[in-house]
Amino acid sequence: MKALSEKEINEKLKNFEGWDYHDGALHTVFEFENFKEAFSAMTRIAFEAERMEHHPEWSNVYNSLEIYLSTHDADGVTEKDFELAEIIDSLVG
Ligand SMILES: C[C@H](O)[C@H](O)[C@H]1CNC2=NC(N)=NC(=O)C2=N1
Repeated sequence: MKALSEKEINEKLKNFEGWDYHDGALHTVFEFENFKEAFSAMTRIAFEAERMEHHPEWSNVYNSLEIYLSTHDADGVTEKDFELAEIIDSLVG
């Protein structure tokens, strides 16, 4: 899959509330009520990521979850990252 240009990425990001383009990846931070809610969301995301064979780079501290999405194979952001971002929003929101 082909990496999108920065212009294409910023254009598509207009449809994604709370996501930005940072360090060559789609990036967001979610704050949950507590650790249990955060980890529960991570579990739901993990199953979808596995199904897609597309995996987030993420870090969790207590109730916060920071996510970076990029496509290593393409050395950038692809449609697949936007696809996963959309799924993550639907699972968290
Ligand atoms: C063979 C396998 O599908 C690839 O290694 C997948 C696995 N998960 C992946 N996840 C992400 N985020 N980027 C990739 O390029 C990627 N490649």
